[in-house]
Amino acid sequence: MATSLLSAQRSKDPVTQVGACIVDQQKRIVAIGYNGLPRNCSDDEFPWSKLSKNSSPDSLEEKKLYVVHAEANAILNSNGGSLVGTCLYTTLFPCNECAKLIIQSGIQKVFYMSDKYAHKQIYRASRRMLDCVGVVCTRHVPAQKQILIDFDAFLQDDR
Ligand SMILES: Nc1ccn([C@H]2C[C@H](O)[C@@H](COP(=O)(O)O)O2)c(=O)n1
Repeated sequence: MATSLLSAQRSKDPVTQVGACIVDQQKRIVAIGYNGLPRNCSDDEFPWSKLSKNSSPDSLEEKKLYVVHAEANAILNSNGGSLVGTCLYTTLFPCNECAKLIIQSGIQKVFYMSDKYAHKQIYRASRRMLDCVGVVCTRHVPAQKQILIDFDAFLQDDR
């Protein structure tokens, strides 16, 4: 989960940064991802905002039309290797579209930290699908509250 959180920090989403990490049965990390725009779609061109109350409902200026979710990016970053039997750690419970990818790729277990959108339709649909096919979803909040990465300590032998 710490790796997922670290990955989430790379996201440019100003509201919700999400990270995901896939590990195989030997607990080896096979892929990580975070929510971001598709390759070569730049932040200058595409919005990171949600629709405001005054926007037209068919406006193209809404991030959800473009963002690739952290879980989808992690699955895509696995470079086509089999994910059957793997576990996915994600900082936010997967949406319905990611649930479809999780199921189709053979991921067996999902560990999530936040479920802040549990009441929304797409997340309820996600849980329904994952439950139906037996992908076990477990809330996982690491007991350790912080991890300090001390870059200076790593370099002290170079001095
Ligand atoms: N499981 C999830 C859920 C959401 N995301 C992404 C999609 C957006 O970039 C952001 C949610 O934005 P909000 O509606 O909170 O402003 O998180 C994801 O990658 N994985």
